[in-house]
Amino acid sequence: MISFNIDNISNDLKQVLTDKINNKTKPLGALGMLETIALQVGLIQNSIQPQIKKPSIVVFAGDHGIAKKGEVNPFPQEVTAQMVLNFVNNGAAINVLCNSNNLELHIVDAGVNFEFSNNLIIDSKIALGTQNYEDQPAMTLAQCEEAIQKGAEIVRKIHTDGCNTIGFGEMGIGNTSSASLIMSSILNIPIEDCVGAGTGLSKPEISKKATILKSVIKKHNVTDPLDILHTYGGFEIAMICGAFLAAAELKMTILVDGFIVTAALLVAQKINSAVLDYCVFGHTSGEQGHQKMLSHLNATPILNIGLRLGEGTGAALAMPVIKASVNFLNEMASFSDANVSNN
Ligand SMILES: O=C(O)c1ccc[n+]([C@@H]2O[C@H](COP(=O)([O-])O)[C@@H](O)[C@H]2O)c1
Ligand SMILES: Cc1cc2nc[nH]c2cc1C
Repeated sequence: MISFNIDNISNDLKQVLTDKINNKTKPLGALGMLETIALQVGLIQNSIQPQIKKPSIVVFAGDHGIAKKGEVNPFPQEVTAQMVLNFVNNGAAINVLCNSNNLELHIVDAGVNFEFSNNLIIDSKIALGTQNYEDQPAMTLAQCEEAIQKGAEIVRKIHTDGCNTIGFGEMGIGNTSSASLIMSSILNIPIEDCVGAGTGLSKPEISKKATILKSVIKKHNVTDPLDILHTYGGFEIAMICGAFLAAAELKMTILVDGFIVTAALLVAQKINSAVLDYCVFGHTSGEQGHQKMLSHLNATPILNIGLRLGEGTGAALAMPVIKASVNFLNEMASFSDANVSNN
């Protein structure tokens, strides 16, 4: 039984925080989104002096049965494992962004089709990739629940080590197909509106992907959130779902990345909608479909700069904006501090 005890954020300090923000030496609202983020983080931490501690990114990697055929994904399945090794060798985009923004990076094997022997990888392997959902559910319900619990455990450990602000990323060849299936089933919108280029399909290839996924939806026709998650799967997506729920339970600020991570959030918010109070959206992905997910969640991401990579890159790039928001709240002079006339 999956259950997380998440409090909605308390609005006790809303007025005090709003007054503090409005009394800074600037025209009302002139720091735009920095102001809304400062308020949100203050409410999350129930503090007028919130702090960002050990900001971290966790990348969950997993393989997808359907990707072995290569019909919905331009890159071969082996790239998932190869990229995981690139992450631990500090060579990927997410490494560069974490290094430039001073973020801790954790790499999790949620279910890659490769046996790693590298102690820099957190071993949470559920299996060597999922089953192909064209034939059977991607994973069993028990595996799905195990993945949710493992994702939650990883976040609890990182929180115990001092982190209060966290972003999730993913790596998994074929996982835009899982995310599209989840999106279509949770939001009850046609699969054609949820399918996109992923890592680089052409227009005709996208149509073929939509046709294949349409028959998958027809075959399973699932509506319960956990059934949707275990049927269309992605061990990394299920783990991220658990990670979201645990991070919200621990009152952490959560940075949401792109299309696949937001699909995991779509499931998490069906399990417990209070998770959304803790989420700041990092960016709008170039993957068609992400914008629709964001609209459904009423979310306005920080960045819209054409990223469509995954790995947590949008979350990592947005982290300095979170830090800047908290810093202005804590460090900027008020009108009275600075003897500046307010109107
Ligand atoms: O985060 C996104 O919005 C995003 C959009 C398109 C592709 N990706 C990444 O690309 C991979 C999945 O693409 P595909 O074409 O194999 O389904 C996976 O490793 C994701 O991290 C990620
Ligand atoms: C090279 C490559 C890097 C990635 N990073 C996230 N998804 C990816 C997919 C590919 C193909």
